[in-house]
Amino acid sequence: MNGLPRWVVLPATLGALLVVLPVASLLTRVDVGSLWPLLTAPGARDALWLSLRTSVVATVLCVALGVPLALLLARASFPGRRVVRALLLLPLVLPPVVGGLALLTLLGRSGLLGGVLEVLGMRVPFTTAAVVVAQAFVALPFLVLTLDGALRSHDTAHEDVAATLGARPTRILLRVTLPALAPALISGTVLAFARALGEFGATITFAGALQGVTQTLPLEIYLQRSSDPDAAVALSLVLVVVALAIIVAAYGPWFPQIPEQGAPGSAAAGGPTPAAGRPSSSVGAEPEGWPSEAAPSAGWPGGRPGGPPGGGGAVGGGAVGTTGGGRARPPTPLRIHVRVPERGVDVSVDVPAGEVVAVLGPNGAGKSTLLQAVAGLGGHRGDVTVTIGDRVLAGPGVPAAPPRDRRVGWLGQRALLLRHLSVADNVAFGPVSRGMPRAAARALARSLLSDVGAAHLAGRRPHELSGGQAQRVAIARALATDPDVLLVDEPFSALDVGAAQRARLLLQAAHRAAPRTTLLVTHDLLDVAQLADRVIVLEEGHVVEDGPAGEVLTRPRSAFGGRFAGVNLLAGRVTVTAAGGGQERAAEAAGGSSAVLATVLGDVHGTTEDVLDTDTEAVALFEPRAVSVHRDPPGGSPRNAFPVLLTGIEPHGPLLRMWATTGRGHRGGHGGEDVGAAHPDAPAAPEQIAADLTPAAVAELGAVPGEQLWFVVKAAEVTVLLR
Ligand SMILES: Nc1ncnc2c1ncn2[C@@H]1O[C@H](COP(=O)(O)OP(=O)(O)OP(=O)(O)O)[C@@H](O)[C@H]1O
Repeated sequence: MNGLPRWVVLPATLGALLVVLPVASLLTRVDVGSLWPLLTAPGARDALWLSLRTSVVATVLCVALGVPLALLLARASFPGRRVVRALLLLPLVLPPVVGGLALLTLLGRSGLLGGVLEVLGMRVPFTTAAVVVAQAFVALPFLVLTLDGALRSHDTAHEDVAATLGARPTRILLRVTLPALAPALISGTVLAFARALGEFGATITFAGALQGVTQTLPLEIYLQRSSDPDAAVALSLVLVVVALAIIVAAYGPWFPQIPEQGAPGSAAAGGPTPAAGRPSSSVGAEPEGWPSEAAPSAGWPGGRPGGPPGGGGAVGGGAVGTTGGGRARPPTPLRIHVRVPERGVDVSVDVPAGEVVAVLGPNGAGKSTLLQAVAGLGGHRGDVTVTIGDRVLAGPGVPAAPPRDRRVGWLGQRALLLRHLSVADNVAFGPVSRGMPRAAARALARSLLSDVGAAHLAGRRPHELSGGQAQRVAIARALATDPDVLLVDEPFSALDVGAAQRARLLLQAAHRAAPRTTLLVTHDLLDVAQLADRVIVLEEGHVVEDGPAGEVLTRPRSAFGGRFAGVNLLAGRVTVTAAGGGQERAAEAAGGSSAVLATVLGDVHGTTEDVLDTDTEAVALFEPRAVSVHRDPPGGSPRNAFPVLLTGIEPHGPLLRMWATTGRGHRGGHGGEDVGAAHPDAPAAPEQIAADLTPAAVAELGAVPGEQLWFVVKAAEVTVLLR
């Protein structure tokens, strides 16, 4: 019973019987012997044929008008949209006879439109056309509401990628949106047909019951009911059979079922974004291993030993040399200014041609907003200036170019392959959208797939791929249009470690073969170390750090940069320098001078090679392994002894990492003086610092989170840098 109370069985059974029993009893009344003559009687034949014809035409009308209506309701924003959506429910809740009357008042001889039509020699009521109009009137909401619901629960990520690949809106609608919604479209169409077939009240009111003209099967059954009940039952049986056939067609096992979740290709198909930290085996496993031809270092044209530096060598029929991984065009610089007040984002970045800039920052810092602004996606309002090379794509007085005209490539966390296309057709989608003949696009796709080690997957559907394979295909697809700028948003975060590293090396090889200006949003140190030339750190919508990747990883100057690089970073103001104060022991400074920084932990003593003036902003950096931890205030006069509150202990390689915060209010030290009292100018936010200890040392200390401890670090281990 799956935890359900037993009593639910009784009402559930009664409910099912309420529907099934009347239909079953109808079947018991059918006289099989007289069935055939009754069904083939001229009146019955005409009615059945008329019902089928009018229902098909009404359904076509519903699809032709209902699909655009559902698209507008779900995707466009216009005044009164909710009212229109609510009004569309009317035919569902009104008695059909009222619907028929409403149609008469509009299209009848003296109706609002009927009078005009009469003058033009057209009469609708009591014609076969009236049957179609009545059927469409009651059936349209079924299709619109089914499709509208599906559209609203379907995100637009696939459409966005298709736009960056160069597809125009109509192509996106026909090749991306509608195929993705095929199940809902088929369901809605079948429901609309079923409703049209069973329509009675509006038809008899608006179209009457003229045999062969407007007398559909439901009307025929109704009229026969008093004169020939057996015939009415036999005809009802026909409707029951047709209705059952429709239900089976709509919900039978052959109804298109495209795997969304759980299947290895859920990431490939663009299913829900996998949560961080999910078991690595679920996505990205490479079932058949990394094929030998796919080794990234050898797989990319320019990555091959002796390959041309620009990757101009033709591969796989020569197509790559001009459009794919080996670019014919030189890389282009990118300039961005994005100010979106509603998101608190104000960022300016200049990226020289061919540079890979890693964009780091905590959640909500504005990284995705920056990428969306470059791609022309996101629909946010604000001041956005984007220049790629000498092309101004958006700016003051310049209308924003649509994504398809920007020549940017998008590679996201989800591969977002189009589920109904083969892998090869997915890669060919962009070139075809940009006008390349289909055969040439297929050749290019094959060549690029071979470059990413996925040639053997060309004929598969996305749901037949692992996450890692799908991401390799997505890389090939993103490069197939030879974008000027590549926008990469956490591309490997949904993959297991091995698949992520293979995909990363692939991107690296592609970049080496043909440098391409790239913005790379990531939370992964490996991405920065292996791919990035430069790092910018965003915090609260602003650039707080910008420097060469190596510099940011070793000498970060922002709180996030410090956490990312795995070093302790305390920000503050310089209070004393060896040159300025003269009180510091310069001997501590191996090769540099000493400095004192007022921070949230109190005064921090360190060494510096920068020229620091008193009261300038600076940061103090020290490695977690340079920190020793004590239960009691250390003896002697260590320069940096911080009273802290232990917040957590976690494994860190062979060591254990102890996390602590400032532990404000902790009074201790010798004689009870307020050791480590924060400087008034120090930032107010509590800062996390870490100490790496051996498991034995942690066990000996016996500390648990919530306890107050002392973190001690020698001044010689602390580097002070200008901010
Ligand atoms: N569609 C939206 N409508 C309104 N505000 C949004 C929307 N998307 C994001 N924001 C807000 O804009 C700010 C920047 O968000 P953005 O998604 O760019 O951050 P992010 O750095 O990419 O974060 P994450 O690492 O979590 O993806 C955040 O404050 C966020 O709440």
